[in-house]
Amino acid sequence: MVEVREAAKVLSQARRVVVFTGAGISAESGVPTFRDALTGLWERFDAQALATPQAFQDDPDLVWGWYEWRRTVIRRVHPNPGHEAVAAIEARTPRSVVITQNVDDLHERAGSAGPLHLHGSLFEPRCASCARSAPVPGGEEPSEGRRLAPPRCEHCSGPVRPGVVWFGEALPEQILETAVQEATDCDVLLTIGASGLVYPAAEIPKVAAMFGGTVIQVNPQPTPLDAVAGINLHGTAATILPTLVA
Ligand SMILES: CC(C)NC(=O)[C@H](Cc1c[nH]c2ccccc12)NC(=O)[C@H](CCCC/N=C(/NCCC(=O)O)S[C@H]1O[C@H](COP(=O)(O)OP(=O)(O)OC[C@H]2O[C@@H](n3cnc4c(N)ncnc43)[C@H](O)[C@@H]2O)[C@@H](O)[C@H]1O)NC(=O)OCc1ccccc1
Ligand SMILES: [Zn+2]
Repeated sequence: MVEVREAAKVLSQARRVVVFTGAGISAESGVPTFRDALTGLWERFDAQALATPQAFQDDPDLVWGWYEWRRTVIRRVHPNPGHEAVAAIEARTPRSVVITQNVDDLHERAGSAGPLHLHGSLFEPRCASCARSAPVPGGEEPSEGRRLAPPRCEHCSGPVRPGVVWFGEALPEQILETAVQEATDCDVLLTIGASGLVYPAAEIPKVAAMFGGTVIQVNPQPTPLDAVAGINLHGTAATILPTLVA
């Protein structure tokens, strides 16, 4: 593909690269994308409705069960060649950063140094009352589609919640500020497996384009980010990304 060669050239000459990722980069590891993470008990729910403070207030066992199930799925899978190619791009670029919407730890396990998690992580539970961090539950793996009572905080016995950003909640300020700054200063922004539908995250590729960065999109489907992508690579992360670093 001519575009792949062009993208590889632009990437190899870049001094400052931002890699922006969504659920699509983890799909080939066996992690359901956000909208596909609703099976069994949860399939009658809308992910956007489940991932809210209101849902946790109304039915904490339902929501905690969903997150614990997603965490066990992540534990069982491995980074794919897409995650590995991103770590390779970082290793050979003078300055680079991964900005992810994903709450999994597959970038870290692939060797990426300090990805910025805009929407938090499944591995940083905290107390919903006093906000102190809580231990990541070990023990028995919840089976798919089961309610599970959230643990209690050892400080104030409030309910422990997942360390993710729910709809209607603000993103972590420092992380968002750093992400916008990196997008402003980059030569190239590579957006991978992001539907570009959730805000303010979806602004990041647009900021890069606004400040003169080249946006390269890797996605099998068209997205609203097509509008800012100088190079569009229609394919999957694990097949396309290795060819960009070959
Ligand atoms: C849906 C949208 C309309 N709504 C929002 O954006 C809302 C509201 C809003 C704010 N500003 C707006 C402006 C306009 C419109 C709406 C809004 N935003 C918020 O509520 C945000 C918070 C948003 C964050 C929510 N949390 C998540 N995740 C953590 C939890 C959890 O994971 O459970 S969002 C979650 O969904 C998003 C899913 O998107 P993708 O990752 O892109 O995944 P998706 O499944 O959609 O698509 C997958 C893509 O991959 C592609 N693909 C598939 N396979 C592959 C493959 N193999 N390879 C490559 N690509 C592939 C597919 O083609 C597809 O394109 C991710 O961001 C993910 O993190 N907070 C807030 O605004 O707070 C205010 C505020 C401000 C100050 C003070 C107080 C309050
Ligand atoms: Zn507490």
